[in-house]
Amino acid sequence: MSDEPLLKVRDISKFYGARIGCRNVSFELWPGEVLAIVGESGSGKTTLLNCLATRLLATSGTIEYRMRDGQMRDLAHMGEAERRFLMRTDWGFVHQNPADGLRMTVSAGANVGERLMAVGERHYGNIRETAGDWLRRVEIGVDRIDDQPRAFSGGMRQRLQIARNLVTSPRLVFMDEPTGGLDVSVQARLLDLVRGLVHDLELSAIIVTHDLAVARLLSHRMMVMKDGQVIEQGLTDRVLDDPREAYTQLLVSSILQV
Ligand SMILES: Nc1ncnc2c1ncn2[C@@H]1O[C@H](COP(=O)(O)OP(=O)(O)OP(=O)(O)O)[C@@H](O)[C@H]1O
Repeated sequence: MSDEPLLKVRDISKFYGARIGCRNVSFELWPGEVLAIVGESGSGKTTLLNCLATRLLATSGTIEYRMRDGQMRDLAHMGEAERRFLMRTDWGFVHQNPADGLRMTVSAGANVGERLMAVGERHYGNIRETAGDWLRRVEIGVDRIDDQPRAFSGGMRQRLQIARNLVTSPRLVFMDEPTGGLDVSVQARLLDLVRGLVHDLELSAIIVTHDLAVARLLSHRMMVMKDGQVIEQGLTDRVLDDPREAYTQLLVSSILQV
């Protein structure tokens, strides 16, 4: 791990009019680290994730990102073109609903290839070969390369969305309930796949989930949110095995009783 954080978040708040989305959130994310954001519905997880990924403009606070050249940059002061380039290349965003992160009416190969073209790859043969490699990697048969994602199952679509995001070797991936809409056996396989890829690629990731089992399996560290604020954070095993806040204790015990 590097001795500089990849992301430095200071006092991020987001208000929707008078309604609080999230409030005074601060943390650092380190290279290779996976952070889970957990909490009940409406606690502010998605709002925070969208602020971090610059999909929403925070009301106050700063988010700094360490670029590949080592410079820390304030994301709010980045130009639109630069920010879009960052989103297409150095970052990934995996949506809960794969249809939000895929182009449903172009082929699986093109969905993956498009991201490669965004980083300057122009050679059709190379693009197709790399797309095929990535389909294999996410356990989609290469014979499906010319099929559109609308002909895929939910699990396959989600794996394709992951391939599309990872093909450019991003350093940071945001995931919003990545296994949310899938049935339990499909979820388990997908989680295994994500865990393997995050480890092999030494990715940093921020994963929003309401499922503590997902946090346990994927994350090194977790933050528990309630009413827009982070009420507890720490190493995942510590928070889950020895929760300090009454609310976290309740969350953990309600899961264990299921
Ligand atoms: N576009 C919006 N306009 C107004 N209020 C919003 C908007 N989006 C979210 N909120 C409010 O912000 C608060 C946090 O919502 P958010 O969606 O971030 O929670 P969450 O923890 O991600 O919930 P869930 O798990 O149900 O997705 C809630 O009170 C919600 O009603």
